Amino acid sequence: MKRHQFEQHARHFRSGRISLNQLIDLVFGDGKEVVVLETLSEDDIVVASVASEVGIPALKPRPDDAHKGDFGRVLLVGGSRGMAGAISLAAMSALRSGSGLVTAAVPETIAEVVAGFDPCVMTVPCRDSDGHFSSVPEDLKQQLKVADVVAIGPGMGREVDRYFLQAILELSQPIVIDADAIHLLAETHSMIKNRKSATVLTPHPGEFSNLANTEFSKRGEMEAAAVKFAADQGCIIVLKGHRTLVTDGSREYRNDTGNAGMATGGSGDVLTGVVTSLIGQGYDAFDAAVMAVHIHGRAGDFAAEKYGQASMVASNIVDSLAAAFKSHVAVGAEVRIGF
Ligand SMILES: NC(=O)C1=CN([C@@H]2O[C@H](COP(=O)(O)OP(=O)(O)OC[C@H]3O[C@@H](n4cnc5c(N)ncnc54)[C@H](O)[C@@H]3O)[C@@H](O)[C@H]2O)[C@@H](O)CC1
Ligand SMILES: Nc1ncnc2c1ncn2[C@@H]1O[C@H](COP(=O)(O)OP(=O)(O)O)[C@@H](O)[C@H]1O
Repeated sequence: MKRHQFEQHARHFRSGRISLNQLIDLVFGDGKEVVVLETLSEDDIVVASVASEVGIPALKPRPDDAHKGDFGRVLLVGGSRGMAGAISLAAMSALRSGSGLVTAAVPETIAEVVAGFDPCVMTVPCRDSDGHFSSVPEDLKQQLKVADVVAIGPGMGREVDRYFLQAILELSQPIVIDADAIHLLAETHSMIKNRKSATVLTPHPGEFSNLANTEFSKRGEMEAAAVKFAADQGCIIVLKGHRTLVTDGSREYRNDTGNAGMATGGSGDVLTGVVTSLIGQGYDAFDAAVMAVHIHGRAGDFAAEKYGQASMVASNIVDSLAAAFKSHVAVGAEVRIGF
């Protein structure tokens, strides 16, 4: 919101033309449940809280003397011949979510294509077999050691050596598992329970059904199974769809941003980039998942405003991340409105 608009709303509030709740709706958007904590003086500062069971944190400020190494080394592993776009969308999204250094480890067949999408993304070309990862190459082993967070899955396909996923599961850093890597996890019955750092899984309903080895007839049943899965496996599940659920087995957050225009190929790959980036920047993994889902949905809403739900595509969501991050407001926090 522009300063002069804010000042006009503030004047209207002071003169009694609009109520506090109307002011807060104008400043923060409609539909937020607001609890007034304290009114310090009639024309100075109002302290209010936007209520929510699970809060969405504010963005951390970037120190003036920051350098790129301060915002996490993100490594995204995925892609295959025919699906270079998925891993590229994830990498471009991680960069637009604040990461300092983003590297995509991809089969060498598609490395040039991935590098060509965005000059800011670094690539590690990995030896491949017919356009898919084969074994874990030396170059990748080095990158895996230095990364602050690793995501695996977008566009990877399922024709991948099982030890490839196993090598990622054995890492001591937080990891994000998405798309085909979730199917591989289900097929290989690999263990995530004993991992020493955070594990975030971002399944859509098809992937979660495979993971839980169950056909669900109702969304509610699937959500209950996701909460149990997260509790049993000690992980965070982001069960995507309309009103995405984020759960760690004890907490549950249901997202209220986003729209049906996001039902377009690659939208989920964008989310993987955002959540991985936020974890790399040091946010707690559950907070990162909640923030990522909320901001990703807001970016989808901005994209829908600009292009319409029918015509918007996942790369429009990547471009709209800037507006979503710029306008991000913490939810559940105390909010000070100063005049
Ligand atoms: N440009 C690209 O390179 C793209 C690559 N993609 C990659 O394509 C690979 C395969 O992913 P897919 O998701 O297409 O295939 P999957 O085989 O994982 O899942 C597809 C099936 O899941 C079910 N499903 C998905 N969303 C659902 C929902 N909201 N409600 C109910 N059922 C749902 C449906 O039965 C659907 O046919 C992944 O590696 C993914 O990253 C896709 O993200 C599309 C874009
Ligand atoms: N109707 C909808 N309302 C809100 N968000 C949606 C809707 N449809 C899809 N999305 C969001 O778009 C993303 C789709 O992810 P996914 O199914 O993994 O797609 P892909 O594999 O093509 O990347 C998820 O984050 C999901 O929550």
